[in-house]
Amino acid sequence: MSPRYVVVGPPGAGKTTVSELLAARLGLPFRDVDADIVALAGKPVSDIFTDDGEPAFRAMEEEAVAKALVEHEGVLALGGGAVLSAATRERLHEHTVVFLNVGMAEGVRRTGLSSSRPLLSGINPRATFKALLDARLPLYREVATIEVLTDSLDPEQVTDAVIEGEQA
Ligand SMILES: Nc1ncnc2c1ncn2[C@@H]1O[C@H](COP(=O)(O)OP(=O)(O)OP(=O)(O)O)[C@@H](O)[C@H]1O
Ligand SMILES: O=C(O)C1=C[C@@H](O)[C@@H](O)[C@H](O)C1
Ligand SMILES: [Mg+2]
Repeated sequence: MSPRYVVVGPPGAGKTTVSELLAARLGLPFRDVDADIVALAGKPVSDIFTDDGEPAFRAMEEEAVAKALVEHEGVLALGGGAVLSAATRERLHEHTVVFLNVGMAEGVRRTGLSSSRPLLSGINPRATFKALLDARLPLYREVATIEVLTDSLDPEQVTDAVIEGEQA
């Protein structure tokens, strides 16, 4: 048992949006590991960061990803920082992994001022987003089997590109 697609990428890349579309298009179930963690913790991600700290969130995330990878047969969206875990990257090597990429300007525009993304809620979201992209690009690419740059595509076009990308 294995997900048909695992979707990774930075905040605002469209992992949740595109994974739902991809799942609907293929008639498969959709699952989002951020939602699994929220259900397990009984509180929003932002509260987990505030109450328990990022390391506690990352530990929960590593476990939630491992569980979803063995349980889920549809489209699985991971949290933006899931690839920071070496154990998770190792687990992803056996899977079809879609990297939805987004540049800084568009990523900041899409994530806006939402306080639900604790890592981007500081005083300089542009600089934070840029640092996050620089640190994580090699990690997303290490695990990806398909990469789609989403900046100038709408979610339906990104979904098409994923399906075509795999056939290419
Ligand atoms: N290709 C796209 N073009 C324009 N807007 C998009 C696109 N993809 C997603 N969006 C919008 O950007 C916002 C963020 O999308 P989404 O929540 O799917 O990102 P995410 O990658 O799941 O982020 P996170 O890592 O925070 O969970 C949403 O408002 C969504 O409607
Ligand atoms: O990019 C990140 O590190 C995060 C992205 C979100 O999906 C959540 O998992 C959380 O806000 C952390
Ligand atoms: Mg999401």
